[in-house]
Amino acid sequence: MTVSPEVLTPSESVFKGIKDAGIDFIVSVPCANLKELIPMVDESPGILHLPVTREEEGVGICAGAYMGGKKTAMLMQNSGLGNSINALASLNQLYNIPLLMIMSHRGVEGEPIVAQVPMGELTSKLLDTMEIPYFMPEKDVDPADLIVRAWNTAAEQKTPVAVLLPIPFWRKQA
Ligand SMILES: O=CCS(=O)(=O)O
Repeated sequence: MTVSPEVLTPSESVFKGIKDAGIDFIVSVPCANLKELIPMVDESPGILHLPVTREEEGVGICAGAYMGGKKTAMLMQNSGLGNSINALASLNQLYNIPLLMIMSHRGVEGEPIVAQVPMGELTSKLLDTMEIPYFMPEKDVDPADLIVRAWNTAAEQKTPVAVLLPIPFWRKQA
């Protein structure tokens, strides 16, 4: 039975995209907006999930998992991009290793924590500077399809790719 996208919560739709893309290795650094998604990933028998303490650690672990045949993703806050720049550049981009970064995009619309704002506003500029492709929610586009498209881009271009999902995107799961 196909569940129509409008009956899925945002986290369920992202999780559906992860499964549809065939992603089977995920590291995570928690964020309040990922509180529904991380347990879904952790409880999925088809996904090896490894919580990590810092995003650059996750970049390295995912690179190894990819070289071992896994399709990899990292669940993170966009602020973690700042912790990952060197690893993304000197490992993934140098050796053409894909990684899907599913980012809770903090510091933009609806952000209650002022400390999140600087990186929130810098994230897309940093990704542009690093020539890392990124996707954002689009009107009438199922988030699951966005995740699949992002992973396919990472796999075809052998590059890190980000999906930026701001607070209003996650808010619907209340
Ligand atoms: O990084 C901020 C902490 S929380 O809002 O994700 O709990």
